[in-house]
Amino acid sequence: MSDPVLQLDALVKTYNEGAPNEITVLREAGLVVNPGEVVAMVAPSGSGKSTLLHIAGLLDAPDRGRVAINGEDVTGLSDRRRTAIRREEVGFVYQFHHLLPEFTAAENIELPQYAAGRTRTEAAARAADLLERVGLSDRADHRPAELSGGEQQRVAFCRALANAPSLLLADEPTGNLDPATSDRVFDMLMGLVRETGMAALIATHNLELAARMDRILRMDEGALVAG
Ligand SMILES: Nc1ncnc2c1ncn2[C@@H]1O[C@H](COP(=O)(O)OP(=O)(O)OP(=O)(O)O)[C@@H](O)[C@H]1O
Repeated sequence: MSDPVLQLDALVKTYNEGAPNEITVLREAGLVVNPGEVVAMVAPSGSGKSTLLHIAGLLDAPDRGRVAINGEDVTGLSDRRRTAIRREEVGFVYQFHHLLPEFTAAENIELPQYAAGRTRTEAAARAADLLERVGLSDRADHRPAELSGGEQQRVAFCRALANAPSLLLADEPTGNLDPATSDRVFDMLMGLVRETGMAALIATHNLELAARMDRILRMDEGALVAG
């Protein structure tokens, strides 16, 4: 059996500890995502989805608990090693695309690849391939402001996949789009995830989209339960 791509054990996270506005967001939250699995995380606003995704993606650390990516426990690792794992193994998609406005669609997909050591030629070829897969070859030289919301989000998916991560983390990836565009963009995301065989954890308020994933988890008082 191969290791889970993502394993979270008994995560606890409290903000503003000791202050009057202290809030414990995660209480012994745990989950396992296996290779090729697409898991939906459904929970109301403010229940801790983004906090959990940030911890899973090594952007934040829990107060207690364990995070393992592809079987490697990241808890005691140096910042440098954690950054390397994040860069190589994790792709993020957010509700708002966060593309760099001064760069073209292709450049936005090329930039993260330089950090991973790819040459300009390799990065450009990969960007062109990804843009073709989401039907945006003819928009490669456009800046984000020259693209529609759905197109921007498709570019953001390509950027997340630029370094061929084993884990995709998405926070309301279509939450900013109208329902028809959201459906189309979501299909594209699922197609890419299935094709590459990566694992994905996708937070969404949209129950119809969640129902199309392999499994649904709900956040219940800071823990994750099968939905
Ligand atoms: N850095 C922080 N400092 C203090 N409180 C925070 C911080 N980040 C989040 N919180 C609080 O923790 C709770 C959970 O926030 P989080 O963003 O994880 O929720 P969410 O489920 O992703 O919400 P949404 O669906 O609205 O994005 C909220 O009450 C929020 O105000």
